[in-house]
Amino acid sequence: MELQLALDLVNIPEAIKLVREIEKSIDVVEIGTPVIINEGLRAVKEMKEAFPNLTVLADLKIMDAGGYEVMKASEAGADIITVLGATDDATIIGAVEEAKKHGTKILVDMINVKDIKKRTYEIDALGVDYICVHTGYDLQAVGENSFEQLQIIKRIVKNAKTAVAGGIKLKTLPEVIQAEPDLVIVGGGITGQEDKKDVAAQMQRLVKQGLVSQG
Ligand SMILES: O=C([C@H](O)CO)[C@H](O)[C@H](O)COP(=O)(O)O
Repeated sequence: MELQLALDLVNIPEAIKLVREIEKSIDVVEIGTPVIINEGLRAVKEMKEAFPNLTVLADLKIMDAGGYEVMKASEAGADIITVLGATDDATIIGAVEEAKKHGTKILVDMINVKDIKKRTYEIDALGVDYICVHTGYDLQAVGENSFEQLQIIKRIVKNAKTAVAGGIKLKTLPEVIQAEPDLVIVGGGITGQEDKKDVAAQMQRLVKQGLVSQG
């Protein structure tokens, strides 16, 4: 099980400064969608240059032009790129084919997918690397989370790894870990805390303990 830090509400220097502080406690750093909207793929490039040994995820949330956008993000240095599960299979297939050429990975974000079971079966057959259940900011604001959805996709996937994102905090992390995802994605649960370094270290410890208890 791995821990991904999602950086959404920062600029590039702030992002690099924070990662420098907590690098040892994270496995993957995500350049969030708002950062890419503000700063472009330059944010991915500068993060990868600053931390060549860290896995960098570009949260492009691709909805169309899968091959082209994966090519651009891969060239910028991304190791993992996100595509939306709500899009058509052709976009996901294009993204997977392009990612293979660059040795990069595809994480499919199931945000706002209505029939999670059916779509998980379909997407798991397309050769993607991760399927991620995700409650976005707007539904977090009305009290939703993806913990039940995580259990559903865990029962279905045979090929992809599983991931979970959306409002995960230190307090709710043990419940998430119990469902045994491969990747736990945390943004505000770290970046919004007073002592980010300590919270990230505690989260990493729990994630790795979860891994040990899985055997
Ligand atoms: O993907 C995200 C969101 O849609 C904004 O781009 C976040 O990175 C993801 O939700 C994780 O952040 P938190 O919900 O703050 O943990």
